[in-house]
Amino acid sequence: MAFDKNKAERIMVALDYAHAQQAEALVSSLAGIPCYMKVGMQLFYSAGPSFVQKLKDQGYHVFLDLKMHDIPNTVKGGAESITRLGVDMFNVHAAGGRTMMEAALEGVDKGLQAGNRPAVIAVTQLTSTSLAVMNEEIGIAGTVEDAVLRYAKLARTAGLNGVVASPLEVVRIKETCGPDFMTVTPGIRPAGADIGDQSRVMTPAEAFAQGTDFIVIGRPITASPDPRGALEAILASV
Ligand SMILES: O=c1ccn([C@@H]2O[C@H](COP(=O)(O)O)[C@@H](O)[C@H]2O)c(=O)[nH]1
Repeated sequence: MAFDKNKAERIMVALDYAHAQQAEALVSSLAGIPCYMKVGMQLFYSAGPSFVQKLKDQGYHVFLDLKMHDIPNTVKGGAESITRLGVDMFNVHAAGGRTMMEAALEGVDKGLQAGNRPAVIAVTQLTSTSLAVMNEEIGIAGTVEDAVLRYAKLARTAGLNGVVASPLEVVRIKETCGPDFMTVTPGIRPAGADIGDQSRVMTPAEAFAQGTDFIVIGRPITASPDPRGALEAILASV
């Protein structure tokens, strides 16, 4: 099937599996499609750095989605170790504050060897968080968009490359932080797909129309009986 290579490179497939073998099977089924691979907690805690290395050896761009949130010194050490893995992107929580985010960048400087510098991005408000949950359970007043923008501005001030947010907030983030400030947007559901635990969602085509840099898609591909067909249908839709 013919597809837009530029769009394929901007689709991050969330490899949310318990075992390396399951993730390897998914990656094999997508062979030839140059999507970005996202390794999250479930797979990394089980399969570890060697799985990341295998993806890199196969030529994939890798986003290590471990969402670090700790004291600055610990995040600095984590960022140093992650940088040594040679990933292309990793993230921290903006809620850890400016000093913590700056510490992540210091860790990158320490861990940098010959390879490329990874992009460091900050999680704003998780895409599973609704307005009611944010206001009433977490205790943050105002709109989700305002909270996301505050975090985005903080991340920009700290020198990070971008943020994780929902596609609903992309236009305001770009207006506020500039077009080069990267947006990575989960909460993506093809029309009619089960939303599951996500709250702030858009279709792949709508998200790209907002101007997002990357969309993150997990279960609509990984839970499909035909993952390659699901990804091809998404590519056709954008
Ligand atoms: O705010 C966030 C931050 C990260 N994620 C991650 O993206 C994928 C989404 O998976 P789906 O199956 O498409 O819902 C998953 O790995 C999350 O950990 C997010 O959803 N929202």
